[in-house]
Amino acid sequence: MEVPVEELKKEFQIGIIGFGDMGRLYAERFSQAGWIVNVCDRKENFETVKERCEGTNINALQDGFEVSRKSDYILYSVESEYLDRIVGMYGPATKVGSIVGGQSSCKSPEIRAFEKYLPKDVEIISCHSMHGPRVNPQSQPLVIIRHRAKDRSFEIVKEILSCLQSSVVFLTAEEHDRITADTQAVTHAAFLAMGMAWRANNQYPWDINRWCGGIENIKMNLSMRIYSSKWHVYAGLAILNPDARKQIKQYATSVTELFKLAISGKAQEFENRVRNAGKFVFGEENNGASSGLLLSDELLDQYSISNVPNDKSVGNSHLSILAIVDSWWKLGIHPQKHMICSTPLFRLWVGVSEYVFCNPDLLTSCIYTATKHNEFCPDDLEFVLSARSWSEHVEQGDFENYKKQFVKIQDYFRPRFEEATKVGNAMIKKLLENLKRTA
Ligand SMILES: NC(=O)C1=CN([C@@H]2O[C@H](COP(=O)(O)OP(=O)(O)OC[C@H]3O[C@@H](n4cnc5c(N)ncnc54)[C@H](OP(=O)(O)O)[C@@H]3O)[C@@H](O)[C@H]2O)C=CC1
Ligand SMILES: O=C(O)C(=O)Cc1ccc(O)cc1
Repeated sequence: MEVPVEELKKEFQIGIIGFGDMGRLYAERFSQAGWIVNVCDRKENFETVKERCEGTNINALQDGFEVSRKSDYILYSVESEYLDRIVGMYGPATKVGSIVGGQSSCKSPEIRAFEKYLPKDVEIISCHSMHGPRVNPQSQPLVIIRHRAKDRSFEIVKEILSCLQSSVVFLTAEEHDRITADTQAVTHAAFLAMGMAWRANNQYPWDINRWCGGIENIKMNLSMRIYSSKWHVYAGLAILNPDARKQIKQYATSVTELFKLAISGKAQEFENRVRNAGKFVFGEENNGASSGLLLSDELLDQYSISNVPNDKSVGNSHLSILAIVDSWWKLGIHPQKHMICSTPLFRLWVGVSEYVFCNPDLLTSCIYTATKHNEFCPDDLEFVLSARSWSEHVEQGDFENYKKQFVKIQDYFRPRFEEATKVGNAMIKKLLENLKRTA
């Protein structure tokens, strides 16, 4: 770089529009690294933003106009659904010759909005941290999208983002959206459907002894993690990403078709389909590229939010897991190949699927429970309905009903979020440490 970084930090200003969970994470990290940081949220929230910036070097500004006029690298960190409108509002005011990017989870609409509203002299370099605000960015994937930028600007943005200590991946917007549809969107669909099915059966899964221990802990913790977060994050990345609709629909179809085979006495067809899917995803002898998670019951048993004693003798059909592997097979996806651009949730989901499919006794027991046991039918039936319902909202681009459904289930589980978050964080930390050791 022509100007030494320490000199650049004295004059180059970073602007963040949207001082929510991710905007705050970025502002704090950049400011701690010595950059000048200007932030704003909606104008009505100015006093709150100012209070939150007290005691820091972060400059609270009134609105996106002020941030856009002053800053040299402006990042939009707002709800994806409103991004087009918000860029339309502040974009034309962007400082001459500056760089603009966004943190939204789906990049094609973001880039389209930038192209539509930004002056032609403004460069575009976007990014996406592949983790939530409660996760340390260190070593987590960070996608950088150089859409329209000079070499110098690209170097500056890489330098700015380097303080996150994330593992950088360079992609185009299209590549990013294809991969995140395979990874994030369909993973969320599965955990959203689990929560919805538990509520529909009026169950808190941690109170029921056939749902304790091992991978049940992962299912509960991750489902609670999603429901304790903001609905718009999940709605945005599913509804706005056209590839995601296809993936989520395939997941709902896989769940439905497997359930129909299971309840209509077609046990052999069910078994063949599940085993073929497993061979495609994990290899003939389960020797496909491993996710490296090496989950074990002993490890997972430590992270329970249940007080009910663990009764391992009761099987579970794990329809949610059989169906994800089936849908990867139907869509020709090898999830292990997406690890460079994966979220912690996705890595755990692949780890859980691998655990079931690469453990012959467990897989046989799932097949047996699904096809020969009636005990799980009511649970699986609700799971089928739930997977279909989420898929329909996404397919119809229906933010309003997505929100209603999400919030209703969120309210049902709310009393357990505090504990589930603590246990879930510890579990994720441990499992990801495991992943690092084996990678
Ligand atoms: N949370 C996550 O796990 C991740 C989220 N992302 C993406 O990051 C983006 C932000 O998400 P997140 O931080 O979680 O969401 P938040 O809801 O916490 O933050 C968004 C903020 O933008 C504010 N906002 C809305 N309109 C304007 C406006 N006109 N001007 C300025 N600010 C405005 C919102 O205010 P108000 O609430 O008052 O409307 C809110 O404070 C989303 O696109 C999301 O997809 C990316 C990676 C991870
Ligand atoms: O790990 C996950 O999938 C999460 O749920 C957190 C998350 C949400 C949105 C993103 O764009 C990135 C990460």
